[in-house]
Amino acid sequence: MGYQHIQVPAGDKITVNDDNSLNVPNNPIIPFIEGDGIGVDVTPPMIKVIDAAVAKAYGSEKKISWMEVYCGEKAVNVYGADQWLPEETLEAIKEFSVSIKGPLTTPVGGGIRSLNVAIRQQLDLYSCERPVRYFQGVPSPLKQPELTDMIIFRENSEDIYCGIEWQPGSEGAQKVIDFLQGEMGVQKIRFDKDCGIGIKPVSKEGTQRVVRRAVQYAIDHDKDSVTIVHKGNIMKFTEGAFKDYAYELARDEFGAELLDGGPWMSLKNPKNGNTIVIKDVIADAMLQQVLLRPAEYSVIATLNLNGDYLSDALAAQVGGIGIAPGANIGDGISVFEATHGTAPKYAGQDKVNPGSLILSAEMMLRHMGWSEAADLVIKGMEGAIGAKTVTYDFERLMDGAILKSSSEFGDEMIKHMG
Ligand SMILES: NC(=O)C1=CN([C@@H]2O[C@H](COP(=O)(O)OP(=O)(O)OC[C@H]3O[C@@H](n4cnc5c(N)ncnc54)[C@H](OP(=O)(O)O)[C@@H]3O)[C@@H](O)[C@H]2O)C=CC1
Ligand SMILES: O=C(O)CCC(=O)C(=O)O
Ligand SMILES: [Mg+2]
Repeated sequence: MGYQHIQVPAGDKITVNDDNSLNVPNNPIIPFIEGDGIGVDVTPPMIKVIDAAVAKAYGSEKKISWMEVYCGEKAVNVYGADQWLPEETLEAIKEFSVSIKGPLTTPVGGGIRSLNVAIRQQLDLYSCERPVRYFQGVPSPLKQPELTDMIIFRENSEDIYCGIEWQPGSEGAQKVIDFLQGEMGVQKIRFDKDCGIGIKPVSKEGTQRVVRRAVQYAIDHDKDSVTIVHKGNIMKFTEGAFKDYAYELARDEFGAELLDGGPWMSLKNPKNGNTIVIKDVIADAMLQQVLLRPAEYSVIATLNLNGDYLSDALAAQVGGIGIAPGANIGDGISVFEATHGTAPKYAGQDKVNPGSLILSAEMMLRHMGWSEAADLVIKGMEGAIGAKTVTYDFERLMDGAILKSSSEFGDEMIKHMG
C-alpha cells in the first residue's frame, strides 16, 4: 500500500506461510520504531550492531533494509496532535511481518493508554516472550547468577491490561457498582464511594494459545519443566482458570499425565523421550523461588501482570533490565522490543545500556532463521562484557570496568565479533 509518511526503502517483504513459518528474502525490509526517551540512544547502536553482525555472517549476500515507522512522541511530530499510534504504523507492521521497537512512554494515571499495550492488542501479539540468561562477568546480586536461565511466556492480550476500568467517582464506575450490588448480589465492595473499578478477563483460548507456545518451546529446546505461575488461590476464576486451562492443554494436546496423583503433570518430549514436568507455583511464592532456587525453573507460562512483574525481577538477577530482551509474537506477526521503558532521566545522553534492544534484535534474527548473525551478536556481547567495557549500569557495580557510552558499547560489541 502507499504510505503517507513512511518511506519504503528498496528491499523485499518477509512473507508468512499458512503454518506461520516465514519466507525471509536476502534483503528484508524491517520496520522499526525508534522509541521515546532513551529510544534515541539505544536504537541507532542496535541497528549498527545488527548490520555489522549480518555483514560479517553473510558478506554482501544478505542485508536488512531498515524502515522507520512512527509511534509515540515522534509520531505526534510527524503526523500531528493526538496521532500517537498512526493507522499506517500498524499497517506497515502487519505488511512487513517482522518489526522491532524502542520503548514508548505511558503516563501514570490519566492521559493516553499504553501504546505498547495498544500495539500488542491491536495486532493480537498474544505471546510476550522474555528470555533471562546470564552473561559471564555481569554484576549480579546473586552468588550463582549463572543458575538463572529461564524464559517467561507472558499472556499478552488479556488480564487487567485490557484497560477495562472506570475512574473513581465517574458515572461509569457508579453504573458498574450499582449493577454489581443491585443485580449480582455483590455485598463486598468495602467502600463504594470514590472507588475505581477494573475488570480482568481471562479466557480458555487466550490462556491456551500462549501456554501452547511455552510447552512447544520446552519440547524444541529440550527443557525439563514448564511452570504455570498464577494467583489462583485468590482470583479463582481468572488466575485459577489460567492454571486449569494450562494443565488441560498439556493433557489434551501434549499427552501429559498426572504425576504422583497430581496436580503436577509430566509428558515425554516427543523429540528425545526426556521428561518434561508441567507444574504450577503461586505468583508470590514464585518471586522467592526464582531467587532462592533458580535452577529448578526454566520455562514459565503466566498471566499478563504476573509476567510484567516477574520479567523485571528476573532481569535484576542477571544484571538488570539494561540487557533484558523480549518479543511480542502473534500468528505471523512479531514485534521485538526491549523489556525496559523510556528511562526519561537519561534520555538523549548516549549513556544507557543498548543491550536490551540489541538482544531483542538478536531474538529477531533467530526468528528469521539468521542464526549465524545472531550467534555473532551473542559473541560480541560476551566479548564486550568480558573485556569490562560496559555502560554505567554495569560499570558502577564492576571492579576495574571501563565506562562506555551507549554508542561506544555497540562499537565494542562489533569489535568482539571477531
Ligand atoms: N515496553 C515499553 O516500551 C515500556 C515502557 N515503559 C514506560 O517507560 C516510562 C518509564 O518507566 P520506568 O518505570 O521509569 O522504567 P524504565 O525501565 O524506563 O526505567 C527504570 C530504571 O531502569 C533502569 N534502566 C532502564 N533502561 C535501562 C537501560 N537501557 N540501561 C540501563 N538501565 C536502564 C534505570 O535504572 P537506574 O535509575 O538505576 O539507572 C531506570 O531509571 C514509563 O512511561 C513507562 O510506562 C516501561 C516499561 C516498558
Ligand atoms: O506500556 C508500558 O508503559 C509498560 C509496559 C511494560 O512494563 C512492559 O512491557 O514490561
Ligand atoms: Mg514491564
